[in-house]
Amino acid sequence: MPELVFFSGTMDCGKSTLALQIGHNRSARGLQGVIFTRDDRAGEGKLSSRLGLVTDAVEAAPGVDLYGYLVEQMSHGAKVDYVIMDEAQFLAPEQIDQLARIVDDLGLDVFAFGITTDFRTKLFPGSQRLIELADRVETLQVEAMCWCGARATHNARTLAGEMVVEGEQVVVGDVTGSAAEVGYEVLCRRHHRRRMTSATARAGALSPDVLPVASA
Ligand SMILES: Nc1ncnc2c1ncn2[C@@H]1O[C@H](COP(=O)(O)OP(=O)(O)O)[C@@H](O)[C@H]1O
Ligand SMILES: Cc1cn([C@H]2C[C@H](O)[C@@H](COP(=O)(O)O)O2)c(=O)[nH]c1=O
Repeated sequence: MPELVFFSGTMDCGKSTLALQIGHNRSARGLQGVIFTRDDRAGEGKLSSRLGLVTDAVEAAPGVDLYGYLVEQMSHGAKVDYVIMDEAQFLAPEQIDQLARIVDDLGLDVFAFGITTDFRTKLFPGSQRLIELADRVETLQVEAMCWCGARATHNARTLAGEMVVEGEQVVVGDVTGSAAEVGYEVLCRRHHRRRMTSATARAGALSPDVLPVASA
């Protein structure tokens, strides 16, 4: 049975790498896929992994009918065996419905990859719809880690190393950005709630306030 599968996790947990691996293994067996992405850090029409691999992809821009695109391709003779959708959190809910229709009406597997929640711990609309519609939701096996060593479960947005909790839901960025610009850091829930990034934890550890006071 074809399936809509949502591979979900925090930023930097290997989602795009897995998307590329799934595509590679299938193409090595002669299967042909359509690879969609949206707002990848590497630029329009690219699916990139932090391991350095990158492939061309179809940009699933706002308003693009993903089901219609597939029907158009197939009616012009394209062979399509499966579909990959990276950065699926950025899609509109109706585009997720189109992915479900690709599974049900065209009989293709659809593998969607994305983060579930934003920097305020709120669901992205695309991820919410995936959770509602997917046949399976898979959490990635390689866990990203908080600076404290616990499993990272949440995404923080940072500005100069400090966590921010207000702003636009979508700001494309990375976990390795320069401190001056908007960046991201994955944290465990405890440190997300306390707004403690690695930079603020380091600063706290160095602060005289937390040094043991010598007894007189
Ligand atoms: N230099 C490196 N050596 C080994 N693994 C790396 C290296 N850089 C990144 N990675 C791995 O790549 C993962 C990020 O992969 P990526 O597919 O870009 O993540 P995602 O799409 O989930 O944001 C990291 O969690 C880490 O496991
Ligand atoms: C938490 C959060 C993230 N984003 C952006 C930042 C990146 O461009 C992508 C996630 O990509 P990854 O391959 O999973 O690292 O999403 C955002 O726009 N808003 C957020 O709240």
